[in-house]
Parts: sequence; structure tokens; C-alpha cells
Amino acid sequence: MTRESQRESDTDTDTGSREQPEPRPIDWTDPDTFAQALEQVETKEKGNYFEDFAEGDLLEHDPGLTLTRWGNESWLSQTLNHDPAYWRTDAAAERGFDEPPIHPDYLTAATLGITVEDLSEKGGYFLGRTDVRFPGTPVYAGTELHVESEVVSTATSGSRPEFGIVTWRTRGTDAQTGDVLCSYERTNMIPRREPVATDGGAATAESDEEDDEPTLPETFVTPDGGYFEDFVEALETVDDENAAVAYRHERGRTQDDVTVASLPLATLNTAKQHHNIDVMADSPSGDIVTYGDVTRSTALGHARSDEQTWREVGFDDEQFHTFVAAGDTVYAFTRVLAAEDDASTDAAGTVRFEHIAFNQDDEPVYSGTRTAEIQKRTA
Ligand SMILES: C/C(=C\C(=O)O)C(=O)SCCNC(=O)CCNC(=O)[C@H](O)C(C)(C)COP(=O)(O)OP(=O)(O)OC[C@H]1O[C@@H](n2cnc3c(N)ncnc32)[C@H](O)[C@@H]1OP(=O)(O)O
Repeated sequence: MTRESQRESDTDTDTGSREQPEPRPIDWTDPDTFAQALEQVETKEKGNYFEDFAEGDLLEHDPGLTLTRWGNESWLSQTLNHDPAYWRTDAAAERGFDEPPIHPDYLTAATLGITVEDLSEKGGYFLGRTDVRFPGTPVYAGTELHVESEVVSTATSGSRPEFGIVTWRTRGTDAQTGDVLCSYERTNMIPRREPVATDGGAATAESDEEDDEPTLPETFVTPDGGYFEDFVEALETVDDENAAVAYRHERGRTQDDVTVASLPLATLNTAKQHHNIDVMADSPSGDIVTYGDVTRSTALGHARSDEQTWREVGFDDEQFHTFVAAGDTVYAFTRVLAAEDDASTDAAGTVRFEHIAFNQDDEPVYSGTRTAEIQKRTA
């Protein structure tokens, strides 16, 4: 707008506008003045409280994300996921893909990342996720993601009156075709606007003085290799309850600025837990913490490096047991639960795993079961 037209519009009585007096200048650089202003003004808050969710509500998440090769490769490289089918066209073609596709881990993380602004930006804890499935895979770079969530249930937290527990079913769809690419059910603790009275009160740990003797099998068997047949053979040797197929993976990944802050931000995850050190200094962790999907993807990367993955089928009973922060190292442990020759291709069999991510102090930080098709040696 030019100066002349500005003057005209200031005096334009037809539009009813009036010349406003210039606001009184305020010296914002005076520390007392600014501190007082910050106390007096309202904060435009982000996110929703527990009370804002009711069973059956459907939330369409505004942020969208184009699943790019850059996003996929950043995620996979930083979490040590090196399956060649996601990196090389010849390996992709052998798996029946047109080109290296978007990895299910990145798809899951991007689907969840987009939901945070509406579902969990207010804070709280990511308690768990189950029934993670990929009905529309393979998904290729360039796909635009649209995400929606339905409130499945809301519950009072007995132990933490300042929180409630909300479960949502989330679907990530192809924005163009509407095909569901990824879906899961997720549960979080969400801050209440008003705390409620509960009988929970002071913590949980001391009161459950249970017999904490480990009840481990006597023998642990390690498969000879990473093919389907190796898992079948190992399971055949453990057909009583005193033995199990379980082993740890050697690699570890120390959490840094990239894994803690950059990866979640690249999925549009606005949880302050991952990028606002100022706020998190006053939280139980005292620091920013790793996005749960980074923790689990890193552990899965370690596990996949010791197997011949063909295809991811799904994940269940995923839980996040304690915080992972910058400087912590994420390791992985795997138990093989079952192997069935019923995969979608003759080239592979289906294996069900239990994966544990643990830290440098050997504390489990994540656990979950995973069903994957594993390549056959004989294929
Ligand atoms: C994406 C994202 C955040 C986001 O989304 O924006 C993130 O990445 S963030 C980083 C990853 N995340 C974490 O870093 C959390 C690490 N973790 C912990 O720090 C502890 O685990 C805890 C503090 C959360 C809990 O600790 P804890 O209090 O000892 O745990 P529990 O007593 O077991 O659970 C308390 C109550 O949650 C109920 N409950 C538990 N699990 C489930 C479930 N799966 N479904 C339904 N209800 C459940 C339980 O039934 C109990 O209910 P009551 O309050 O009624 O007893």
C-alpha cells in the first residue's frame, strides 16, 4: 500500500474506519517492563486437555506431510535401518517394489508425528500402541499423507490425578486416493484442565513389593543365521518352557540432537518433550527426550541387521517404559516367539518377535511384539 492510498483509507468514512491514535510506545527492552508484561498477558495455548476428548470424536489433523525420499533416508540412516530394498533399486525390484519404498517405521512415525498437535502437544506420556498395520504398502516417495484419529476411550488415571488416559485409533491415508496406508491404536496420559480426586495418590512402586526373582528359562538359544529356516530350527530346539530363542544385538546408538530433536520435527511432531529444553528442565526427565518412534525404530534397526527381513506385517503391545534422553544409548534384545510358513510369498515365512529396547544401564525402555515376513534361505 502506498502512502497516498494509506491516507485515503485512514479517512475513508464509507468503510467506517477511523484514524487510530498511534499506540503509546513501550520500552520492551526494559527487563522489568517486559517481565511484567509477560505476567499480565494471556498465552495462546497449544494442544488439548483430557477434558477436550470424548469417546467417538473424530479429529482430522490439519498438518499434512509429503513422504519424501529425504525424510525416509534421514530416518532410516539415523536409526541404522539398512535393509537394501529401501536403498537400492535392484534390491527393491527383487522384493517386488517399483523403487525403494517408504519404510513402515518412517510411515508410522510420520503418521503419529502429524497427530501430536491435536492429541498430545499439551504434554503427558506416550504409554503404548498396538495393532499397527500397513494395509496400503508399499508406499512410494511423493505420497501425501492425510491423518485422522478417533477417540476410542477416555479413562481416569488412578495413580496420577492430574492426568487422564486417552486411547485413539489413528489412520494415515493417501491424501489423493483415500487408501489407508498405516493404522494403529495409541494410548497417552493427557494433562487434565482440572485434577480429579483419586485413591491413587502417592506412587505405585513401593507398595508393589512383589517377588521380583527372575523367572528365566535355563537355556537361551541363538539362531545360526537370519533366514526363516534359522528361526524355525532354533524354535524346534526349545519346545519346553525351560528354553527360549533370545539374543541381544551388538549395535547401540547414542542419542544426540539429530535423533532427539531433528527426527521428530521432520515428522511435524510438535511435542515439546523433544525440542524445548527450557520447558523440559522442570519435567520429571529434566531434559528433552527421544521420540518413542525413534527409540523403537533404532532397536528394530539393530534387530533387522541380524535377520533377512522380507516385509513388515505389524506391531502389537508396544510400550515405552522409561525416558530416553540425549547421551543415552539404545540397544536391542530379541526373543523369537513363533515361525509359520504362511507368508504372502513363497520367498518368505512369517516370524513373530518380541523386541526390547534397553539403555546403557540395561533398563528396558521399549517393548513390543512384531510380525514380519523373513526371507527363506532356499528361495
Ligand atoms: C510421541 C511422544 C509423545 C506424544 O505422544 O506426544 C513421545 O514419544 S514421548 C517419549 C516416549 N515415551 C516416554 O518417554 C514415556 C516413558 N515412560 C514412562 O516414563 C513411564 O512408563 C510412565 C511415567 C509413562 C508411567 O509410569 P508408571 O506410572 O510407573 O506406569 P504405570 O503405573 O504402569 O502406568 C500409569 C497408568 O497408565 C496406565 N497405562 C499404562 N500403559 C497403558 C496402556 N498401554 N494402555 C492403557 N493404559 C495404560 C496404567 O494402567 C496406569 O493407570 P493408573 O494411573 O490408573 O494406575
